Amino acid sequence: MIEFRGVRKEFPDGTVAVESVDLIVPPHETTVLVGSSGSGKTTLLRMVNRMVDPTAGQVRIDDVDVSTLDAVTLRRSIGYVMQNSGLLPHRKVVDNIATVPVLRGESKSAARARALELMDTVGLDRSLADRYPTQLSGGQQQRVGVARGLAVDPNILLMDEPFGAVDPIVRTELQDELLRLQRELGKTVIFVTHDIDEAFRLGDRVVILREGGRIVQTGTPAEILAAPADEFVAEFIGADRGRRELHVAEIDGRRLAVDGDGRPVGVLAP
Ligand SMILES: Nc1ncnc2c1ncn2[C@@H]1O[C@H](COP(=O)(O)OP(=O)(O)OP(=O)(O)O)[C@@H](O)[C@H]1O
Repeated sequence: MIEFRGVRKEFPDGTVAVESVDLIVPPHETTVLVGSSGSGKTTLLRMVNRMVDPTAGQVRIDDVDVSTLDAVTLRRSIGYVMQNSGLLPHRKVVDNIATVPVLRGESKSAARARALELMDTVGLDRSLADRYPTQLSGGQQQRVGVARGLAVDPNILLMDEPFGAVDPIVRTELQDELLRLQRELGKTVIFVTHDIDEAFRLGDRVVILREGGRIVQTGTPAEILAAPADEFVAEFIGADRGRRELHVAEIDGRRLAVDGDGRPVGVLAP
């Protein structure tokens, strides 16, 4: 379990990215932090592995205050996947995946063998192992990023808009892959996005943030959809525009579900 207790972050230039956050992130689930740009999502995420230290309050992992842990050791024990994959351009795919295990003292051959297994895990063909990141598609690069995040077999995986830079079809594929992986691995995942549809698709729990890291609602997607906490949430999730309201339309004897704009979203089972 990860716990944010009265966490605040004020940067040296006076910007208050996070005013005061209390949040419990349950283990073995995906918790999605969603909010518009500048709502403090990345700052909160980076406090877990001490890439950012809070100005006040505590982040606790399994009841240990992370500020009492060595920052480098902590960082290398937690998976981190970022937008644009963050791969090292001059290293082959297999070596990118093996980077942190080697830094932690694993032999190069063992780390490479495990990296190849991880390529299978994230759905990458092993024939890509000796390529350089620029020789891969955007979606493949993101898969390498996920494999690298999993390379130290972390209990915690932090994902910062990992699928933000790929086209919608690849994005859906990567989301499907993450859902499959998570069913198998059951990591404690914190996933940051500004896309509410992605949040509802991936999150066991969704945390909706406003500026200053203000939490406006936490719940399962169903709870949030059924009862948006306020007008901001209703607008954010599209409930106010009727986007989330589905109606039944009958066409050629089939019953279709259509959204607020009249667009078909599915067929009702007979
Ligand atoms: N190093 C820094 N120094 C000063 N201000 C910062 C720093 N890092 C972030 N901020 C500010 O803190 C606020 C929160 O930033 P953060 O990156 O956490 O938001 P975010 O919700 O992840 O946004 P985005 O979706 O755009 O990445 C913003 O106003 C940002 O400009």
